[in-house]
Amino acid sequence: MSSFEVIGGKKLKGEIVPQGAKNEALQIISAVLLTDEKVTVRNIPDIIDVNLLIELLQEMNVKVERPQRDTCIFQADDVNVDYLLSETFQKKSGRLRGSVMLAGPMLARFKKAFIPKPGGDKIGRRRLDTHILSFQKLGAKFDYDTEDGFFHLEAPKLKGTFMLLDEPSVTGTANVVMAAVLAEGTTTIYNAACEPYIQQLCKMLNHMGANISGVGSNMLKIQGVEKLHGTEHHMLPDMIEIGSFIGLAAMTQSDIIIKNVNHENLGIIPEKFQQLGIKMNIENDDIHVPEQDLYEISTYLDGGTLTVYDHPWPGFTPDLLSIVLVVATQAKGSVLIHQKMFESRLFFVDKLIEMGARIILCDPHRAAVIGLERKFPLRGITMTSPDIRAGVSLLIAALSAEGKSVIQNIDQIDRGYQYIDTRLQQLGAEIRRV
Ligand SMILES: CC(=O)N[C@H]1[C@@H](OP(=O)(O)OP(=O)(O)OC[C@H]2O[C@@H](n3ccc(=O)[nH]c3=O)[C@H](O)[C@@H]2O)O[C@H](CO)[C@@H](O)[C@@H]1O
Ligand SMILES: C=C(OP(=O)(O)O)C(=O)O
Repeated sequence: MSSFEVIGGKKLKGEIVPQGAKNEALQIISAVLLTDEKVTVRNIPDIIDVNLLIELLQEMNVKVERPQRDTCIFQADDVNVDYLLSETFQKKSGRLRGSVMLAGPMLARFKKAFIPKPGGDKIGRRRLDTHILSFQKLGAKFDYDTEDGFFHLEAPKLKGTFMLLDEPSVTGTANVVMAAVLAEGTTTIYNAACEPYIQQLCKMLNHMGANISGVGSNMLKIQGVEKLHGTEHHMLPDMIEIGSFIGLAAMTQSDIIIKNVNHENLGIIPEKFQQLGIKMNIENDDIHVPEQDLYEISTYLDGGTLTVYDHPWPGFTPDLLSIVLVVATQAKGSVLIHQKMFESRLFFVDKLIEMGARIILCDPHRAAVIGLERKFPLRGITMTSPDIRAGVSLLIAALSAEGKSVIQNIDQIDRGYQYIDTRLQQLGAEIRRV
């Protein structure tokens, strides 16, 4: 498995264009199964997880043309449903979380679906209850086979109903929406996830002939239709990549312009980085992070220590907490990072501590960071990337550190960041894939 070799301590300069959004792509590409007509998807990121999902569709007999690297034309007019029971599907889909979202469209269009234990980051328990129980409310029957580890779902007919989700699961909401668009009657989903990627999915489905209202809120109303048709869809820039680049710029004292960020869909993300004291200018639709000697973490109005915690949209995404944490290590001031959703996502801090950061891991969910105020640089070390976002956080730490670092297991980073080494080289970074 490849590694990144990084010589840190260099200031970077230049422009960087964010890739299309990974987590939007996984929803949108699953949705192409809902019609037998052609669906053109643009701004697709060239990353392991998305390419694997496209490969799964191809193996299900979906026709895929790729006229450009970031554009695919899908046509699901001859789907092999039984492929989903094969060992290859079980193995491959176990490598990414997004494969779980094939179930909603399969149930809606082909009346059955099989969900093997999905993959994705090993960042804590990742239950599927919201998905399965919501399908059940629409009339699907399920069976969990302890031998093959598959959920087997069947629904001769899906019927709309009211449902209150037990949590606003992102992939869970996407899955139920995709099942409900072809169900009979009206489905109301309350406590739905409402982040921009779900909004994008709903907009695309409406363009295909679906009837979804309440888009952007936590109450979606879906009037089922008989058939969906083809469409064209353009994906948003990846907000997690944008947040990662803001953090990278601040930590390495660089001057970076992040192009075409689609600011109106970033929610609270820029503000959270500003609370760390990071200056940024919004210029047209770009974010310019200027070189800054020191950034100072703000306190609450009463002088209390800042806490940065995750919360479903429009709260702060859990996927950027590792980045906030690493950036705080060189700030002036202190911050408590509280990762509420996942219980195994903060363990990577032991590597940062080894590099010289001052962090107290209070428990699996909370870490207190005491900023070094740039009095001491981090030291380069050899480390392994445990998950996608921790991996990029370690990469940012390595780029700011004195000396050489080696980051192993970089497949974790390649799962979600397109050509990250060459794009960073263009900003002046010393990074090599070995
Ligand atoms: C492919 C994809 O799109 N993956 C994203 C998706 O995963 P995914 O859809 O798997 O995540 P879910 O939204 O289902 O929930 C993530 C975890 O948070 C817990 N939870 C969720 C909501 C809540 O209010 N309280 C709570 O504790 C859940 O129990 C679960 O353990 O959403 C996550 C949460 O934004 C992101 O980290 C993932 O990058
Ligand atoms: C947790 C993430 O991805 P996945 O859900 O695909 O594991 C992520 O994108 O940060």
